[in-house]
Amino acid sequence: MGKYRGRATTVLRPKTTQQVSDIVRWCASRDIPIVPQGGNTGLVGGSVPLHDELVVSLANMNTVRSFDPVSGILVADAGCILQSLTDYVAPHNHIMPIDLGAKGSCHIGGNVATNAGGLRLLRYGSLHGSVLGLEVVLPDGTILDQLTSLRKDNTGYDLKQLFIGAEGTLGIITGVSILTPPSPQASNNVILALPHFDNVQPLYKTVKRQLSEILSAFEFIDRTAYDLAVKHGQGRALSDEDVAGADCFVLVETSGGRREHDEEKLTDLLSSLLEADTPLINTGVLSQSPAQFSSLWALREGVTEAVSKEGKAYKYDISIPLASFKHVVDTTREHLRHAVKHVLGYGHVGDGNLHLNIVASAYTQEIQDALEPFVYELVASYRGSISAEHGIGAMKTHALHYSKNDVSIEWMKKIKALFDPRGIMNPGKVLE
Ligand SMILES: O=C(O)CC[C@@H](O)C(=O)O
Ligand SMILES: [Zn+2]
Repeated sequence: MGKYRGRATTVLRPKTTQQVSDIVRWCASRDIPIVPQGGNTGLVGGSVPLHDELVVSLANMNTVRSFDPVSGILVADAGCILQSLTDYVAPHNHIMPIDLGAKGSCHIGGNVATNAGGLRLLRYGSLHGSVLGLEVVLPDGTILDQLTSLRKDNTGYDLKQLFIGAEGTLGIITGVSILTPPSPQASNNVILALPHFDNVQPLYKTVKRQLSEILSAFEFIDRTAYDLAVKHGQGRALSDEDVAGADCFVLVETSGGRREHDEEKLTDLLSSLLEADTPLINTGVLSQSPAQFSSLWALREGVTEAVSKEGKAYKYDISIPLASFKHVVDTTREHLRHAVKHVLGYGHVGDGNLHLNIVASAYTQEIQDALEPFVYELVASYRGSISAEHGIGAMKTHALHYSKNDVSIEWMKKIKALFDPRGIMNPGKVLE
């Protein structure tokens, strides 16, 4: 995003946990601050040095340590790229419980450190559930070995949970034990064009009722996001005629056990939606081939890149009630009418997570001041979250209080001080 630039002169790329430990111990004895770095695909500046920190990249720790095809438990070095792990477990008929647009370069350690959400959360839940064990180098260099593969372990405080989403502020994750679900036998998807946003909520209810356990994703893109994804992407999903009159789109994915059964369910869903007295959708296109399945996903996953080609993006990643998505996008748009190029909304409707992006030709203080605290106050009015899945990084430390009360922040600070009394681990991230 080009928002942060530090003055770091050195990047170290250790190959073993022991080397990470030696580096951290050496830094701790000299009060040298460290930025742990994964695939560098974060959107809040969490892996970027702000000053002259030492960057410790996990890129050379990229070996799968073990995989048990019966339990589906994978143990991998933190620097393994998510896509390579997906490819590794695929021949065993397993998939990773997490999927996101950045899969080709993000690291599993970074995914865990940021508690990344992504496209499969609706089906498989968050990493707080899928991660069974972690190996972490603590800020004094001690190796905390919690790399167990137990489904059940009720032996007091579950320390590993503290590192999931800590964004490298409590230590460096070096190994991950994760539960991989069996691959669905069949996956299908359909894109639906809706005349009004108001229809998204009843549509979600209908889709959940009709598809029940085979529903695996319910993703939303508004008209602006769709147009940008088509403009910068590989082709269009719908004809111009289908798109005319559409206010927004929903991508529904099913992952079930029997192809014909799932296809029949999707076809029935589509017909019942189109034949209703007051249809919730204008039209829908069911993917007919693996290539079309991928291109529908590419459209949704391509929004972020399309946005970056349009200009500089001010990004908000918020959790709010689904019913308020439209209001938040519209009020922000009205609030900024003359100052920016685009205001768009997209995201993981099924998880109540809206990505609100404001695109302008440059980052300016004027736009920043118009957006903040405006957006955060709006989010707080719903008791929402100012970061649903991207984390706090360097970008949102000043806004943490909109989602966390004083007592919570005080305890977060105490935890940070306990693990990292010298403040050398990813300073300036998460907490100010
Ligand atoms: O760029 C964004 O704001 C969202 C990125 C990602 O979380 C997505 O869902 O596409
Ligand atoms: Zn997202």
